[in-house]
Amino acid sequence: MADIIDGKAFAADLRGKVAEGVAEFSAKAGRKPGLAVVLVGEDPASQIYVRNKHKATVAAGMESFEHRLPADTTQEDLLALVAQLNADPAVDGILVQLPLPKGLDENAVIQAIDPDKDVDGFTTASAGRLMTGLPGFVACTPLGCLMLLKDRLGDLSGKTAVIIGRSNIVGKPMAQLLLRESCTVTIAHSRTKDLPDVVRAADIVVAAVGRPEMVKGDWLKPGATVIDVGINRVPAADEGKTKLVGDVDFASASETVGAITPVPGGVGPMTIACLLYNTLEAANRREGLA
Ligand SMILES: Nc1nc(=O)c2c([nH]1)NC[C@@H]1CN(c3ccc(C(=O)N[C@@H](CCC(=O)O)C(=O)O)cc3)C=[N+]21
Repeated sequence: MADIIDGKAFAADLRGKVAEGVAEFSAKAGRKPGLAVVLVGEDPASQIYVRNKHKATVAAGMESFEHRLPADTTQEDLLALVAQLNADPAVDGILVQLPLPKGLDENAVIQAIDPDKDVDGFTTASAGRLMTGLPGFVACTPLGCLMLLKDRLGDLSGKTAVIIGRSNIVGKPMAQLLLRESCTVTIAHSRTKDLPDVVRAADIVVAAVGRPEMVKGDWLKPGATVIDVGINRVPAADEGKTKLVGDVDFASASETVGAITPVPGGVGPMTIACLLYNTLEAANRREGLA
């Protein structure tokens, strides 16, 4: 049976370390690190995420600035808010919750964020800095995945890594991070031929395709380390109920592999912990304390 990688426990530990860093920062800078979160519209899932982020931010000793705007907010007003947050010295990190309501240009809003406050790592500046090895912010989900992998495996150099999924927020930055760690990296996706055979070659598998339980146990190399980024809500056995599953078929995978992250309780909690980590880092850099 595989070891279960406890992302929830790792994230709690990381949040504790961030809280210590926040206390040090606040003593030196005479102010708290500040995270601004912008939520446009009433999407129920987004409201829950934003509430959780707010709680975690305050619990870490940071200042949380929440901006809730109506779904009919104009592009102009949203860009004006981003500009105001860019200019606000109390704000170290800016997160605009995605997806935005229809009619708003998500890309234009993200690109308006000052890269030095881009704690989500979503701007093209952040992506370019990661790709070229310059200091910048790495998207929270892949950063959390990397922390779990290094904790489990130590040095990653020379390992074969297969990432399933090529999104800008997970697959592509994950590939850059693993390349930086000197892995041999393959990005697989929906058009990859003989996907099970490609995955079977990997020491490290990062599944981020958004298809419930797609990766089966017999696709995986015995002893491999599997990071499951998928969060899919599917019908449960009980009539009318739902449950969360990953992109990996946990039951069959955990018979073969060496270690695997569960869903929930794996990568998800790391995402918020890394947001706090990036915000502290942004604050330290802005004050010349990094
Ligand atoms: N600008 C922006 N940045 C984001 O980082 C961002 C976003 N927009 N929009 C939405 C997605 C989603 N996301 C998650 C964070 C934590 C969990 C998480 O902690 N999940 C728990 C389960 C939660 C549950 O029970 O539903 C877990 O996996 O254990 C999930 C999803 C951040 N996102």
